[in-house]
Amino acid sequence: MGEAQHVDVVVIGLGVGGEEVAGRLAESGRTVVGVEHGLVGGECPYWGCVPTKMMIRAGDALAESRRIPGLAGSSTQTPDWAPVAKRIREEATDSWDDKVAVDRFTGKGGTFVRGRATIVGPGRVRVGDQEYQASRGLVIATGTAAVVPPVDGLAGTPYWTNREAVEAETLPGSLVVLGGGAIGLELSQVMARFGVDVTVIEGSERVLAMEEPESSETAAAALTEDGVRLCTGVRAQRVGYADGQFTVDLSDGTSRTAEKLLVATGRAARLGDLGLENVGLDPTARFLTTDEWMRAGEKIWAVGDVTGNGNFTHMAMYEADVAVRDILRQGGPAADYRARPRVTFTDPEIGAVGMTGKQARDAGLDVRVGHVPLPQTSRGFIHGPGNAGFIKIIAADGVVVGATTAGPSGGEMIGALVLAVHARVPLATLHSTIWAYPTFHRGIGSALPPVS
Ligand SMILES: Cc1cc2nc3c(=O)[nH]c(=O)nc-3n(C[C@H](O)[C@H](O)[C@H](O)COP(=O)(O)OP(=O)(O)OC[C@H]3O[C@@H](n4cnc5c(N)ncnc54)[C@H](O)[C@@H]3O)c2cc1C
Ligand SMILES: NC(=O)c1ccc[n+]([C@@H]2O[C@H](COP(=O)([O-])OP(=O)(O)OC[C@H]3O[C@@H](n4cnc5c(N)ncnc54)[C@H](O)[C@@H]3O)[C@@H](O)[C@H]2O)c1
Repeated sequence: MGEAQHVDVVVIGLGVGGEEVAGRLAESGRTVVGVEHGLVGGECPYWGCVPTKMMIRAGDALAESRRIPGLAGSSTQTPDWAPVAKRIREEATDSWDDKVAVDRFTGKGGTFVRGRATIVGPGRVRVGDQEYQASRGLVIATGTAAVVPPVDGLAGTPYWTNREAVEAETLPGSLVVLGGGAIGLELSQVMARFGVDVTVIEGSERVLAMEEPESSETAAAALTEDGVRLCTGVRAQRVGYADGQFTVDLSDGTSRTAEKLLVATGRAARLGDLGLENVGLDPTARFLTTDEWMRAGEKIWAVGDVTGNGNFTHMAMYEADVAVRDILRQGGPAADYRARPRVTFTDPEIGAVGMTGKQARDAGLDVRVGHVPLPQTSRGFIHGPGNAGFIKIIAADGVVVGATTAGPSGGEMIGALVLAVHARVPLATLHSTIWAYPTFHRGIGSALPPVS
């Protein structure tokens, strides 16, 4: 072991959050070492948001063309996965090569180290044979990995996670998906639209179980229309694999077979082998708990999925900004999670912000709820086929505390309500707002609960 290299900050993990922190600190003139054992950019550009949204764009194009009869003549499609796989390989991921991202970071003045980092003491990190001593501190941005549930027989099979699904050059004839959350639903709908026979196994009584019940109903109806079989309230009890076929035995006594099995049962932080015990943090914790400045301990910050505050790229970027300002002692607003947005990119898209009605009631708030089905709005009526969706607004104490916007532009519609929650815009002000006609977002005006 040579001499430790002295720097200002070491950032462990250069996914979305870590890359943002490390890049900004380097640009500000700090000496920064960024350590990444996988690809700089992390899950989002290589196996997450970007490639899956390219898949969804393709699936949505097919679905939209199938809506031409009755609207604009006739149409025929010949779905082909090859252009989707090509876009993912060439445009999204550079064949899973991060040279551009590495150059972007070093171009800002950062020092890049490829390898697995372990914390060996306060401010001290080891990567291979080299140690780094950070005077200002450490930033942990190590993200999450797919959770593989302890189902009998599963571990020894060639199951897919999101990574194999994104890397697939060809699609299987049939697919069983474990988990009806964001990943399960987005990928199931795409694959079904490309002709894959898809079955989703969801342990809860409804898909998208953390969202409004209407979101679950809307997503379930859309996927069923696309030919996806949804099995809710059942769990996989045993998985077998023989002759190129998976067999999944379910808790209701039935079983399903398919060519591929996708595990989409959530994600967990990887804290066990980081050396957290060497700085007084708990390596057995589910996530790294932080204060409102993303401080996880003495001279230790944590940002992104590893904090458990919402597995979303925009949350990783948000927390990165808070941590950077704290590290640079710049001040500004601390982290505030009231207006956390999320979008499930099914068709219809399901945008949401803040609390659901149940969460607001459980928090003891005096809740008022407004709701409008999208087909009953002017734009929904005009849109016709593909207009499923709704807008639901949860208000308390004269402000919006949560909302859901499901529809063809559900992820775009939620923007106005994210601002309303964030800025605590009075309900009365929202009621006097002019919403352009005939937009989908004009439905917000109809969905607003009364002021009192
Ligand atoms: C299929 C899928 C679709 C998604 N779609 C969306 C979406 O549409 N919108 C959205 O907002 N979010 C989406 N997400 C979530 C989004 O990808 C994550 O929230 C985001 O990547 C989190 O960024 P991060 O920096 O916290 O972690 P990550 O991106 O996971 O990066 C962490 C990095 O740390 C590295 N690392 C870990 N341990 C070490 C170590 N000891 N030493 C060195 N390096 C280490 C890892 O290799 C990794 O590159 C999706 C996720 C998936 C899986
Ligand atoms: N559009 C987006 O922003 C987007 C898209 C994909 C993923 N993500 C992020 O990635 C994270 C992970 O996605 P995910 O879909 O894997 O997780 P998730 O937590 O959203 O959903 C997992 C689902 O699997 C179910 N489940 C768990 N164990 C099970 C079992 N043994 N059998 C059957 N069902 C089981 C759960 O009840 C849950 O409904 C999400 O939390 C989300 O934040 C975001």
